[in-house]
Amino acid sequence: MFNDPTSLSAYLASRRSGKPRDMVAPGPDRDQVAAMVEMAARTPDHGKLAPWRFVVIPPDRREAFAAMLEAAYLAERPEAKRLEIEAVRQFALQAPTLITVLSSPRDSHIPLWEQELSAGAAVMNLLHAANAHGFVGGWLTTWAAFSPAVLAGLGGRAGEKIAGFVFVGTPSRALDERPRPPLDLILSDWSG
Ligand SMILES: Cc1cc2nc3c(=O)[nH]c(=O)nc-3n(C[C@H](O)[C@H](O)[C@H](O)COP(=O)(O)O)c2cc1C
Repeated sequence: MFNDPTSLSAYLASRRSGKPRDMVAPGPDRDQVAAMVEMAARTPDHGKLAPWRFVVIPPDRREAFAAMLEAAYLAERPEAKRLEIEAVRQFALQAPTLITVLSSPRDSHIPLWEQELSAGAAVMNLLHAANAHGFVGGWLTTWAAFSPAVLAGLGGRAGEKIAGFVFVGTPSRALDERPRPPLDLILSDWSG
């Protein structure tokens, strides 16, 4: 069983993202999204800077969001073929709920790297919050996360970056396992 809710350790040992393209309704309602963002904001953050923010794409703005992405894609790749453009639209329209997370570093003595790490941690926490509400989440970036036009379209300011697009919903098919690295590859004892 994935995302086993019976205990915190059972959940963490079985945590799994959903595939956004397989997510269907229901997704979280507006109050649940707000509660999820409050949970996500309980993230380690050196200096209490809150160097991240969340931009929800409301359901009735998803079509406009798709049009914004399509225009950004076409501006960057004027030779794009119809199938590519359709894939961009599918990306924007998949899953019931979409929350973008922006890395939003402050002018501070806290290193930028630490602030950006905190943004990644906030995304991870948002995925946990989706599971805590009985949904699954999926963290995607794709070209769109690196597009200055998409960042501007989301209201991004100078210095901000798109940390991820977090899609949330209900899986339409059973989640399957993903290979995890063997412990001996990622865990070692310092030998001095
Ligand atoms: C920063 C970041 C960006 C990602 N972008 C994509 C993406 O664009 N497309 C994709 O298929 N998976 C992407 N992934 C991987 C998925 O979010 C997810 O981690 C993966 O499917 C494994 O799921 P898990 O959370 O159950 O380990 C990204 C992961 C991270 C950390």
